[in-house]
Amino acid sequence: MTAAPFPATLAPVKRISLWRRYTRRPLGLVALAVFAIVVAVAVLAPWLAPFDPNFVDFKITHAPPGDGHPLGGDSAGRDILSRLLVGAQTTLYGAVITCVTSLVLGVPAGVSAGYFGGITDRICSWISDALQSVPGMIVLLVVAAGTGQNFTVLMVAIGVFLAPGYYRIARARALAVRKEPYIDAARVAGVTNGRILRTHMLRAVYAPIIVQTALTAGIAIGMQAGLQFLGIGSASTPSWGQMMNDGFQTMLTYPLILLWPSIALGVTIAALAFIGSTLADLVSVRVEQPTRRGLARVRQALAAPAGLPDRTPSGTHAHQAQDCALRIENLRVGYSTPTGVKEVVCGVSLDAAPGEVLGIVGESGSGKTQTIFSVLDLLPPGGTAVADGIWVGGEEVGHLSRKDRAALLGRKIGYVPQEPMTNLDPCYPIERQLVEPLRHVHGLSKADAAKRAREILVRVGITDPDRVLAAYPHQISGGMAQRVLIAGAIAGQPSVLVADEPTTALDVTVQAEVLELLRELQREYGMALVIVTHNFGVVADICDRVVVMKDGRVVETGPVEQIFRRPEDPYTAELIAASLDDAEGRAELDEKWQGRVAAQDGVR
Ligand SMILES: Nc1ncnc2c1ncn2[C@@H]1O[C@H](COP(=O)(O)OP(=O)(O)OP(=O)(O)O)[C@@H](O)[C@H]1O
Repeated sequence: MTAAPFPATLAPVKRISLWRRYTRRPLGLVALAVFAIVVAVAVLAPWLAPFDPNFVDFKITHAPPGDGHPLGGDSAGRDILSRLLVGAQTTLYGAVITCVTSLVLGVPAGVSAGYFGGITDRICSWISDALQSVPGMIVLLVVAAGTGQNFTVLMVAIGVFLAPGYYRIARARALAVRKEPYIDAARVAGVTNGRILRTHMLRAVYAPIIVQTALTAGIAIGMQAGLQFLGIGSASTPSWGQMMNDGFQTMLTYPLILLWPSIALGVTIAALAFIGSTLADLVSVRVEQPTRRGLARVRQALAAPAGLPDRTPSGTHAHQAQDCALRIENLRVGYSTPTGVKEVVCGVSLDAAPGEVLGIVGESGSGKTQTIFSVLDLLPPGGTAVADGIWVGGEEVGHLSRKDRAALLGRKIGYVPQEPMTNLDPCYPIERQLVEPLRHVHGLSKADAAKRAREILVRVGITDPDRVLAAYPHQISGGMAQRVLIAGAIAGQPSVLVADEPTTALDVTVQAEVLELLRELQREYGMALVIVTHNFGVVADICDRVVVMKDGRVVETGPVEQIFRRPEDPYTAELIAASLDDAEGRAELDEKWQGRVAAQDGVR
């Protein structure tokens, strides 16, 4: 049997690491640099501090900056700079203790609750809710009193109160991931729950947990400073909160004493907040939105004058321009990538007359959908199409505004998408999904729209339209869902109906029925029907003419019979052989089988 064509080499996929993407965010970089400086100061504080932070020199009480004390002296005559530097150590130590406590308590509990559900989930969620409803500050004061103001225990207690933040994130991610087929596959393969939790589940939660850690560290530093401001903590260990307390007493007379620790605290918390929000952007938004400059660059590259070997247009027209329901001339589609412009449709021309069924066929990635999406003006963000012309129902639509292009959908062009189930909203019954466009696109009254919806459902072969109208998408079969989508697409009696892989998600008997239905409707309404498919079997069933595409170009085009009997391009021949039950393939198999039987006979 002839193998399906497959590219000999694939371009390596370029993955950009989180770190590299982070370094492209200037604000995030500045925040990281500031935080790195705070960490370096905390680590090197014993060597950087010019004085013992607790050494009292009454001469510098309330002293302004200068005279060997760059930030002056505090109310007790201690060097402010030395206390600020050593205070950074206390602050970061406290933040680390809090984050580690929250992580250790929140993440395993959240992942287990999301993965196992049931009683584990109920118990963990109850504890998390209870922690959130307890007034934290009061409990912290009680803990401080009961532990002789032990700083480490206090920071652990703060960590316990912040653990629900981690718990909720980890549980939500685990709940989303536990139903994924790869988790079932791991279970079926005998992988233990412990290993699934350690590998798949933790992997799924790590990105939001990093973000949460940056934010939790900021919150922990703020809470710690608040407690120290209230006088909690050892008096002999300098801290920013204590310094603020000291400065607060003399705020009106010596404001600088309050200013320095406030700046240190504010800058550190702001740096952590910016680091957290930059990370949040990077882990949640993976698709970069195209910039105007990027789009202009793609447009310019696509419109560059022809002449290069790969810039010659491909495809031909079978009809006069005025006889076409759909006509595309020299269509190019491109995307901006880090390595330059990627052209995915390269100068495609094709057409379809009213009453004709045109098949666009090709392997996955050959550019069929991009061609059709260019006609429908539904290219994803970043996709840019340029063409010498796109005509629908005799009207040149390529130069219309986006709004006017959108107005063609449902009126001049109908579209039947690939996956019937995912193209119906699970939240609404079928009736609402059919009636809404009839009312808002075609201006029918509610009663007329309901009547028309019922009529078209009957027309597409649904025998119990009232039940289907009242049903939600999950209550009907895939074949029925496809009929509903076809009903929606033909409701406006368009001149062109585009069906993108209309049978791929359906079983064989339903496939034949759907193709037959499309053919009937196409004849009845006199539409041009464009079927996008990778399967020559579908082409043989229903199409009059076929356009064969490969790597964004038209390889061959012509009447179906001619293409089947005498494919000019070897790629077309390969596609036909891969799609159909070819005699050569079976002969090969028979030969192999006979060889095996003969070998077995010899052994006996
Ligand atoms: N958003 C995008 N960004 C960059 N390249 C894209 C994007 N969407 C599609 N492509 C590329 O465009 C090429 C053509 O894709 P297209 O979806 O048209 O293929 P297709 O022939 O319809 O195959 P399939 O039936 O598998 O969808 C592919 O190489 C694909 O990787």
